[in-house]
Amino acid sequence: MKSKASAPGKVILFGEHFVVYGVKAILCAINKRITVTAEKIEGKKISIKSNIGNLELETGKLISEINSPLKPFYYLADKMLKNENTGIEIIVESDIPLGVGLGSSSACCVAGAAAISRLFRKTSKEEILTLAIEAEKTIFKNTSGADCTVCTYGGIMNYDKENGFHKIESEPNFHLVIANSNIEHSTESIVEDVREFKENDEAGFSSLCKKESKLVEDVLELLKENDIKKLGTKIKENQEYLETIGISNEKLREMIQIGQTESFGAKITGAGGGGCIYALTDESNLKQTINQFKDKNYDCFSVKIDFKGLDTF
Ligand SMILES: Nc1ncnc2c1ncn2[C@@H]1O[C@H](COP(=O)(O)OP(=O)(O)OP(=O)(O)O)[C@@H](O)[C@H]1O
Ligand SMILES: C[C@@](O)(CCO)CC(=O)[O-]
Repeated sequence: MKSKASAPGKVILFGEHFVVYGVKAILCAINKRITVTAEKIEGKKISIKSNIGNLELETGKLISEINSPLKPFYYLADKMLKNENTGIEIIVESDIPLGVGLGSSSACCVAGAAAISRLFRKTSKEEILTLAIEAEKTIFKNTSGADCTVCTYGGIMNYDKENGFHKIESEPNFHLVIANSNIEHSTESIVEDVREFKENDEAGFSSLCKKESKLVEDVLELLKENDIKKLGTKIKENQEYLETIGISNEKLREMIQIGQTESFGAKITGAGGGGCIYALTDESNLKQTINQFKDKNYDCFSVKIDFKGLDTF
């Protein structure tokens, strides 16, 4: 019997990095997905096949001894195989570019947790989210949990570490244009750089956290009113805070400049250091914004909000 699940990627609209320190962030799931198929196989082994490589190992290995980006899948399979006499084969199919801020790792962990656990029993979304966050911690110890949460439940939501998520019910009528710098990042190392920034300037970082919290509360009101122009000014403000904590660079600044020519506002999304930026548009400036990027040969596409989240087959 095969068990299959898919989960969407995500865009962090506001609050990346600050969310790791307890500030509320606003995120949405996007219509790009990772699909994981799991199947029991003979022998006590775990076999993982993906477009980024393959891994085949016996069960029962220590996670700390596995040096592979496919480790989260091994973790999930090995956990499920305790006291079982079989193995698992896992196949990963992805249309989310890796390491560019669109939540490929969380989509892998959520779809992987669902497909693998459901080989043994029906698991709830809550259980799957817990498993997914545990799996993500094998590659990124300090995850805030925000990405896995939005990949599980879909839609647009606010999230903070203490209170979890709250879905935003109004369906905003905006389009997001994503442009990719094609510079891969490791989320873990950029989060580590921000921790160093914080340790060198605790007072400055705490003041930025307060400003970001206020900004997110303002944005929640603007989303209710669907005030897209004012949302654009908040995007620019949030980008300034991200510049201050040092996760931007020349290339990203150039892309933000291009994105802002026609859109309401543009900023980094996700860890930064490379990866993607998004520009906020509506019907009036969507095409023009895409053309601005295309004219300068940037890899660019528009995404819609995914309201489904995790899907199991
Ligand atoms: N197609 C894939 N097959 C297997 N593993 C993948 C795949 N795509 C992503 N991953 C996992 O996700 C990791 C990349 O995660 P990382 O957090 O660095 O980037 P991201 O999730 O794309 O960006 P962000 O966290 O900023 O949204 C890979 O090292 C691997 O563990
Ligand atoms: C940078 C960060 O805020 C988002 C990465 O997509 C890290 C996290 O929330 O775990």
